Amino acid sequence: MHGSHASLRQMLRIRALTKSYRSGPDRIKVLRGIDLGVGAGESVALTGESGSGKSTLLHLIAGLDQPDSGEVRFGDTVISSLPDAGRAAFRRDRLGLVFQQFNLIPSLTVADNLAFQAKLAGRHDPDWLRELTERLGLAALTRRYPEQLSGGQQQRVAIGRALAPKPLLLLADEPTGNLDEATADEVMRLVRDLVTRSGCSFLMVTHSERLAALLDRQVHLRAGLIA
Ligand SMILES: Nc1ncnc2c1ncn2[C@@H]1O[C@H](COP(=O)(O)OP(=O)(O)OP(=O)(O)O)[C@@H](O)[C@H]1O
Repeated sequence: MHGSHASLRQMLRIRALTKSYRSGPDRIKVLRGIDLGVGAGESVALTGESGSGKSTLLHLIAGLDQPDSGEVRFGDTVISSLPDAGRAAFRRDRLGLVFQQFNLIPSLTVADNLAFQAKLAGRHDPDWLRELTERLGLAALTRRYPEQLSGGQQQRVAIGRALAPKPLLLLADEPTGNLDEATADEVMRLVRDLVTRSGCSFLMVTHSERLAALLDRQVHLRAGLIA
């Protein structure tokens, strides 16, 4: 390994991505031509002021929405030009998503929430799930339901669920935004270690310079471009 980012295989490649939203008679151009690559196994923090388009970019990468122009490519798959069903299938099978709201399934136990995504993706690996459960400190809580967990515990379940299928890329939008500073730091370190362990790439939106500094690289969104 040479260590430089240029030498990493580009797992995600974004080219000339634009997106605008209608606002009454006007259109607001949120993304004006984003170019960004993320290497295999690389972890990147995406920062930028409120309203700069971080969530918009994350949604386009996850295929939750489509750009006006430009492309989002994972290897040979151009997710931005797939139809809705194709984007949903790619997201389900190859991406891990963690949002500020934990989005756990209230009627399922911790164990079933953890396994849910991997089973849907046809990528359930009991050994990896056991390791995740232990490393996330959830082994004693597997029979509980989400409402019987603290915020930090719920967030750890959401992270485990997203990593259980061994995604190509873990995408996180302010994953620790609802947690106090000490808990946020602890959860972030755990995520970083688990991402390293699973070998996936990691892209995280955050407002926190402190958390951003924990990742390999920081990119900043300003005026619709990566500064
Ligand atoms: N569905 C939508 N329709 C219209 N405008 C939208 C829509 N989604 C986002 N916007 C606008 O696009 C801009 C970028 O929003 P986005 O949520 O991507 O920013 P952000 O950087 O993630 O902000 P924050 O840090 O506050 O979460 C904002 O001006 C927002 O009002």
